[in-house]
Amino acid sequence: MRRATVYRYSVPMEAGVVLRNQRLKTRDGFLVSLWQDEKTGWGEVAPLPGFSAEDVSQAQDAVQHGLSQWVQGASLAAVASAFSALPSVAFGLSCADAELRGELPEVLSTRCAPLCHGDPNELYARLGALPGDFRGRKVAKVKVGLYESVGDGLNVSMLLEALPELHLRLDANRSWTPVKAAGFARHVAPELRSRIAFIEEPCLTRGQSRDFARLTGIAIAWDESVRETGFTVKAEPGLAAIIIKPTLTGSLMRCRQLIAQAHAAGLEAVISSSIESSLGLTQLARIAQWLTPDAIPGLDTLDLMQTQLIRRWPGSELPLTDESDLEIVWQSK
Ligand SMILES: O=C(O)CCC(=O)c1ccccc1C(=O)O
Ligand SMILES: [Mg+2]
Repeated sequence: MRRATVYRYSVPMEAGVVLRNQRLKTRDGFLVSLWQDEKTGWGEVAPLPGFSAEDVSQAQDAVQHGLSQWVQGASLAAVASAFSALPSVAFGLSCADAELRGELPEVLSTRCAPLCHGDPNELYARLGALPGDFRGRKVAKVKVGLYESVGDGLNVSMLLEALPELHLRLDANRSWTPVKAAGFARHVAPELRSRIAFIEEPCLTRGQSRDFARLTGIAIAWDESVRETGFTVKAEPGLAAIIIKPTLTGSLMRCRQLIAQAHAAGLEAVISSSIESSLGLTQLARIAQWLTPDAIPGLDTLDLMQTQLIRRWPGSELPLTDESDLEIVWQSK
């Protein structure tokens, strides 16, 4: 006997969360729960506006269709793989399936690369207290490309100079022209550059980003590129890592394949958030611990939300919404 329930959620965001020029007032998505033989498995399906091709209503249709097939005996792994055009659906259903089958280990580490923003004194205290990774490096992330690139360069230099164990991941989301990218690099002294673990997609094109890496000696990482058709994982001069955002990428199987390809090419694979609720984030933390134990994941997004859902992120003081407070939008018979 199999049973499935689909809950809809809408969580208010902190004021001022802006994604690709649009304000995100609420984070909307679905939680699915599966039940079979006294075992349960949960998953989160939450297309991200501005990033996912699918919207909430397409995701809901696909989830209900997929779950009715599963209830009638289909394999959920096969159902999830068939939704490769709807990555958020493929990811959420495959997570629920992996939990149900006991495949997704429970071990959860809340360690992730903190996003650097806000008051400098608080930031320095927070970074100073960060635990090191397995090489003793404190790893944090800075968004760049929002203001003048020269200012980004000065800011990054200041952080690296103040904290000698600090290693930074930067993320420009393809916003720099080659001239702006050069303006950034001019203000980061060569001896500091090796403590930039990588910068995600500095320029509009991959070619320009490769040139930036070659000219500056600053390593780069692919994020948006990983999700473009025709992308293949391969080692390249100056490339340190690929970023994997499972909600935007697809099934757990697809994510595992990318991770394996990255590791085989000598690249770091970094699991990262697409602003999932605490339920999805704790699953991403488990996946990261399981499949990329040496790479600190990029999951510091819970505080953008005003509540947690179903499962707590350890240590978070945000209030918790539980199952009985969520709206059921579909249930198998
Ligand atoms: O990667 C992280 O550390 C946090 C997640 C993050 O930055 C992000 C989250 C949602 C959409 C886009 C991005 C991004 O990489 O810019
Ligand atoms: Mg990015």
